[in-house]
Amino acid sequence: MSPVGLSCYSRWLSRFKTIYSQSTVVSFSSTATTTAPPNENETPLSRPAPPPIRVALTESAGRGVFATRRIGAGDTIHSAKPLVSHPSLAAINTVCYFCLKKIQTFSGSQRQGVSLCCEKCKESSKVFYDVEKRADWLDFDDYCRTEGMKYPLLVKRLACMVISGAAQANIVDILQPASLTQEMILKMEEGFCLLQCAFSKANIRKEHTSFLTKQWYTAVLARIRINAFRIDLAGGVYEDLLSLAAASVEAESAVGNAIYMLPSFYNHDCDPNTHIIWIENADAKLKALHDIEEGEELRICYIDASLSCDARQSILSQGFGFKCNCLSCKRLG
Ligand SMILES: C[S@@+](CC[C@H](N)C(=O)[O-])C[C@H]1O[C@@H](n2cnc3c(N)ncnc32)[C@H](O)[C@@H]1O
Repeated sequence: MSPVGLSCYSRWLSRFKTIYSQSTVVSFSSTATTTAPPNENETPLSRPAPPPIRVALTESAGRGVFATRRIGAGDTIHSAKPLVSHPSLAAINTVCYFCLKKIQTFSGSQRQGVSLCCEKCKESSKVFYDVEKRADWLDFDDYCRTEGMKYPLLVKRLACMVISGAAQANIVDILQPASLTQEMILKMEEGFCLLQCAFSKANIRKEHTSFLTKQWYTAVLARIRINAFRIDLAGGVYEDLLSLAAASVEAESAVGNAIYMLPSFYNHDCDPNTHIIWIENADAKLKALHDIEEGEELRICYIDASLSCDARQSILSQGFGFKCNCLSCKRLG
């Protein structure tokens, strides 16, 4: 999913019916940065306020995210840290290997060719790097580079996190998977073999890699295919949401890819009421583009909304496997 184009700024209020009785309980590491009334059993300083949203079933797009109170235009609805992120191979020398922040004049720390922007990222990266650095990734990275594949890098990082005990092997199971054809599964086989081979040559103990089956690899990739975000950093300080959105569209600053928990439940709309942005690093911010009423579904745009309806339908169908049911598409056709 990538940030929305500028044509999405026309206003509409979605009329999706919230099915209140079928809320899905999802745990996620997101925080709201807008003010919300504190829970009466908590002191205001004890925890960040929960975001003003919940995940529930929509009428025809599976689960979706709904506002639990009115949200003002321009408000940050919540922020979200990635479950897993990875720089694109082209950006590996210019961004932090952990948070994907751009490194202009290098002042952090460097380990075997990868750069980390600060001590905190150096510490945090141990959850995958202590395992990763034990193996030789030349063949695996070459495969990703020559095939133009970015998602296997996320699987590799997740596998390292599982081996180190920092993540559960089933951490992304809750996300919706893409349906894969036999041809797609066959194409994934080479990546799986290279990943398995790298760990086995590094003498990682078998009991630590028992989760790493072909089924696990394809199931994770099937989820990443639908739920991964391409990260374009807007950078800088912007006075309003429009200039910030313009910066993220124009910057051509894709630095990598990431998967998140809560942002993955946002459905697509060609004329969305919510925008996902990255300012400095892979921490995402979800912002309201318009005033949003309590109970309204929050939707982001997965693609360039300025494309024609036919082009949008074709990308959404081929890339994401669904026919868009948003109001703009329904109106046109
Ligand atoms: C990133 S997931 C969004 C959350 C998903 N609804 C769920 O239950 O986990 C993307 C999937 O949601 C559904 N979806 C999202 N936007 C849609 C839309 N505008 N029209 C129809 N289906 C949509 C499609 O099945 C799509 O593959």
